[in-house]
Amino acid sequence: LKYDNFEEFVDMVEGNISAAENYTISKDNSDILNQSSSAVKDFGTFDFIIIGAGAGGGVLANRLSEILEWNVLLLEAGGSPDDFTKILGLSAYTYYSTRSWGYNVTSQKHACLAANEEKCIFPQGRGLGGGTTINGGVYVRGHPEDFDRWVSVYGNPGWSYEEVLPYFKKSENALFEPRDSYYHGEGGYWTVDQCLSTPTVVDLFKPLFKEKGIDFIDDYSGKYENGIAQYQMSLKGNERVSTYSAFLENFTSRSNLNISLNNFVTKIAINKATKTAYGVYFVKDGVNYFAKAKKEVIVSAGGVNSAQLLMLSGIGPKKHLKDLNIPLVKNLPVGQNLQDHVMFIGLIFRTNRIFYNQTMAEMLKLYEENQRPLMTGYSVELVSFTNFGRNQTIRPDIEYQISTPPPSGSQFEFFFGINDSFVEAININTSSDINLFIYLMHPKSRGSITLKSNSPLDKPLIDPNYFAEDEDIETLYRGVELILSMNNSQILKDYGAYIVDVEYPYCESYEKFSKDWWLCAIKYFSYSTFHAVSANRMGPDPKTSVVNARLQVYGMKNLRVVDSSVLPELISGHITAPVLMLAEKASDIIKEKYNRH
Ligand SMILES: Cc1cc2nc3c(=O)[nH]c(=O)nc-3n(C[C@H](O)[C@H](O)[C@H](O)COP(=O)(O)OP(=O)(O)OC[C@H]3O[C@@H](n4cnc5c(N)ncnc54)[C@H](O)[C@@H]3O)c2cc1C
Repeated sequence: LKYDNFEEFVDMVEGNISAAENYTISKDNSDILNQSSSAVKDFGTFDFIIIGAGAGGGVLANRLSEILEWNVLLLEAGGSPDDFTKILGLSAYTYYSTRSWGYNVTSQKHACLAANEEKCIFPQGRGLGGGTTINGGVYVRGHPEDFDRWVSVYGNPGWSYEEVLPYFKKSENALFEPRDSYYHGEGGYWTVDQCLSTPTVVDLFKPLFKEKGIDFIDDYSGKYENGIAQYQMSLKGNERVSTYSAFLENFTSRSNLNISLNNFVTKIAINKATKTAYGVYFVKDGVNYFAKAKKEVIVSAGGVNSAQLLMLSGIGPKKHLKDLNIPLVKNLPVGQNLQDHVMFIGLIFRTNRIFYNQTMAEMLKLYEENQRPLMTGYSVELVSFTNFGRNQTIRPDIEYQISTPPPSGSQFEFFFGINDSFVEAININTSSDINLFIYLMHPKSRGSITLKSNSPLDKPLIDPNYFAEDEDIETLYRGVELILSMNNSQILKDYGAYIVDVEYPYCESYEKFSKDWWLCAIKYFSYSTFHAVSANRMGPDPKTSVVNARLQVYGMKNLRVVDSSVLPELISGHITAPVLMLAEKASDIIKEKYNRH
């Protein structure tokens, strides 16, 4: 970071925090879609047009432009990342800025009940790097079984763990130790490292989990994922690694890589007779443009917006498009099968230790001196991927994320959009409490992305349909039960630690710590993790899938989707690493097609 002095750096950070706190999320997309006339200007002809510079699009743009005679256009709706986005621990403030699409889920019946109008916030990245510029930076690939299921359950040849492992390794520059080199890449563009954890937190939780048969493992991206471990992070030094910093920033001198910012793509141009994609329409600074694609249009607009764009272009469920007066090009289940990892955020350990009592200025000083990535409000110390049967060959049921310091009451309110009565009930002590977020790894419930209207001005409707299947809340409760069974451990007593019996409003009629009380708490304090996947899932049957195993849209020519929306289902972890892998493999699939592998 290039600042003349520390005060200037602090000013930059405080300015961003204050701007976030005063930011009003716009109700629609008018902040970036402000056409001044209906005339359409020609933007030129390219071999490939990639829509969206996020995790998928950033990798693709780099790899395809390695072929110097291919002219690649990367169109991104947002702008460039800035220094504030490099500070992982402050990422939640970026949700309240133009760096995010500012979405919420639709009112939920069984989850998000403590959120205003029962609508959890659902930020998605906007700008170079997409989600990788605003996310938590946690690096998790998932369990080998996840990818084997892409083949055995979902019928996608070529995507088993053994087949995708080389692509995970290709991007990677693993720095943490110890690690198993069979599973890790070195010298790739994407640096993966670990943060310094707070030793007392590690000393508390390692033996506590061990008592339950959950061992500490050095490397959950190695042979085994299940266990308690330190998080691996997308981190270089103290700074975030994004697809912008890793795959784009150092490649702008390639004359065949054209990156254009602040372009909102509103429609894919399709020859309806031949069902061939041949270009895109977009709006940039109020002006309408058309760009032509000679080879392919690749949609990498992310877990939500790819479905939105396909539907606006006439590719989607026939009835839904008819209801909105969108002429049908191809009837496909676009927007169906949406999944997100829902998490319970109401489990808090209170202790008699002081884990953390630094001021923001002190934390920023450490950050600037490259001692520790700034962590506040959303910090990750340890993770446990836990399989109830303690079987390493089976994917985990639950992810436990152990964090200090927990978000303060006002941060809970701000980051999660939680209403006041709950914030008061939680009554967090940020220096001595430890937050344990519990993620449901494999929800059975399926939601949807639909359009509100046929206009790109309207934000899409995101309904993850959390806990529609009873089994999901039961599994999450089993995750809570496992932690409750630690409550009498001597290890906890040594720390004066116990699980807080929060005075949850609306759950008072249940006996505290009874199953019904926890189920009530889960419904109120369950939250989105913003891991939108599967709305355009990959599979063999166009009745239930949108793209084939080569990521081509069914029934269409020259049109692919390469992003999180094609994942057949949620993996056992976070989403960036699998999307990097997916885009690496997609680049090879495309190069093979044109004999340029
Ligand atoms: C707040 C948050 C926290 C997360 N935390 C983690 C984490 O800690 N670890 C992890 O592994 N994963 C995390 N994720 C998930 C991960 O970041 C995403 O799953 C991943 O970025 C998805 O990649 P993608 O390529 O599908 O889409 P994105 O990365 O979202 O990229 C899509 C891009 O397309 C652009 N775009 C969209 N529509 C248009 C349009 N019409 N025209 C032009 N451009 C368009 C967007 O602006 C965006 O830049 C998090 C996500 C969020 C939002």
